[in-house]
Amino acid sequence: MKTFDSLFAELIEKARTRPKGSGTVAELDSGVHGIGKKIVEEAAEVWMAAEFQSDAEFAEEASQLIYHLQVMMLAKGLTPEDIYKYL
Ligand SMILES: N=c1c2ncn([C@@H]3O[C@H](COP(=O)(O)OP(=O)(O)OP(=O)(O)O)[C@@H](O)[C@H]3O)c2ncn1[C@@H]1O[C@H](COP(=O)(O)O)[C@@H](O)[C@H]1O
Repeated sequence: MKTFDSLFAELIEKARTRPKGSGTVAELDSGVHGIGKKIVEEAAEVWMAAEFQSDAEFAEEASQLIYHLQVMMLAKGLTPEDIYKYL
């Protein structure tokens, strides 16, 4: 099972090797503005799922929000440690 850290390590590798067909590479190429829009969109979906949908749907939306946050961390050059120190 993937964790926050193992997904982040996978995304670092995607950014480094830029494989064809990678959604992560495409999202990184959309820049902070494009990634920010995905974060806002997914945050709204997390809220809607929590309020109106099943726990499984909420968990899925939450995973997507975490993914887009990680892409933004990559775009900004931040590591999980940069985030953890504020938890
Ligand atoms: N965990 C994720 C993940 N979560 C969300 N997403 C992306 O976010 C989108 C969210 O889906 P939605 O249905 O909410 O949005 P949508 O508007 O229908 O989708 P789009 O039209 O925006 O693509 C998905 O289409 C994916 O593009 C993810 N993309 C990739 N990963 C993981 O990231 C890793 C690298 O992926 P690639 O870079 O694509 O190889 C792999 O382990 C993937 O499992």
